[in-house]
Amino acid sequence: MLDCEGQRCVVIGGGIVAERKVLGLLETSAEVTVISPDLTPRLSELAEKLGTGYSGENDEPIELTKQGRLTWLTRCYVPGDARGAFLVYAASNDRAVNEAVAHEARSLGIPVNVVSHAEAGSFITPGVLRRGRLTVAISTSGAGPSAAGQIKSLLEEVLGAEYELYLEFLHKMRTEIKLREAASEVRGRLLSKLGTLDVLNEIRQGTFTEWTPEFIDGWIAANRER
Ligand SMILES: C[C@@]1(CC(=O)O)c2cc3[nH]c(cc4nc(cc5[nH]c(cc(n2)[C@H]1CCC(=O)O)[C@@](C)(CC(=O)O)[C@@H]5CCC(=O)O)C(CC(=O)O)=C4CCC(=O)O)c(CCC(=O)O)c3CC(=O)O
Ligand SMILES: NC(=O)C1=CN([C@@H]2O[C@H](COP(=O)(O)OP(=O)(O)OC[C@H]3O[C@@H](n4cnc5c(N)ncnc54)[C@H](O)[C@@H]3O)[C@@H](O)[C@H]2O)C=CC1
Repeated sequence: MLDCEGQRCVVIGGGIVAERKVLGLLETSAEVTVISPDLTPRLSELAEKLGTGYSGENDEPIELTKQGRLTWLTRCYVPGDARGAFLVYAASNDRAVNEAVAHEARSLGIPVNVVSHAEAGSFITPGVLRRGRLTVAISTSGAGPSAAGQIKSLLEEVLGAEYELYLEFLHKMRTEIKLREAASEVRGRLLSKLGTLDVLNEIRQGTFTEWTPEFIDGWIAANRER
């Protein structure tokens, strides 16, 4: 679970597989640079919305949204493209190019994903299910990428939209408890009790109402002691 916000992630290739990797990265608010002579229509549209499509030396992307940024360098990979990256994706359809990208990234100590032969890289991309602050990553270790997609669909049914609100509640309460309680023993007790509340079911049944500051005070006072 890497925090990619604002981090420069470099994707070599602009085909359908690169598109999938780029979409996943943009959801993490990463700063994505795609290097490819061409792009899929969707990537092309995103490059227009989230950055600049140009072929010059100027490397300055324009910030347009909070949902990550996308810069397109209209050319083939050249050695040196991995320099300074946080993550690298070798997503071209040319095995030898992907191999060279992987070699460069590895020599710089940068994690690299290779879409054509995963074993040449240092990480693989899992299927990802998000519900607000909840992230579930599903991997089959390369045994069946489409099975990872199917398992994700199964989990989408079990882990409904209610988790988003539930985790917002937990986040808020956890922040409050950490702010108010200096004693680690008390804090630990309160945080454990937080996990035993029936809030998730209340959200599902539509009976949950936001806890007011006064209600939070009362709950903390009632649960501070054993
Ligand atoms: C090893 C890995 C490396 C990596 O890319 O990181 C890899 C490799 C390969 N995938 C191939 C094919 C397909 N991959 C998908 C789909 C996904 N592939 C993803 C990940 C991974 N794919 C990594 C392992 C993850 C794991 O298993 O844990 C997912 C989970 C995440 C994502 O890409 O975002 C995403 C589903 C997301 C979702 O549905 O939510 C589909 C289905 C489709 O396109 O609809 C097909 C066609 C059907 C089929 O072949 O099964 C081929 C064969 C190429 C060839 O034909 O030669 C290779 C190459 C090889 O096997 O070496
Ligand atoms: N990991 C995965 O999930 C999957 C991986 N694959 C593998 O991924 C490869 C790519 O698949 P697609 O995106 O469907 O291919 P594609 O043919 O749609 O796209 C390939 C992209 O790479 C670019 N490219 C080629 N040479 C380049 C270079 N020297 N520098 C920069 N960019 C370059 C092309 O211009 C094109 O944009 C396939 O060859 C296959 O081996 C295929 C399916 C799924």
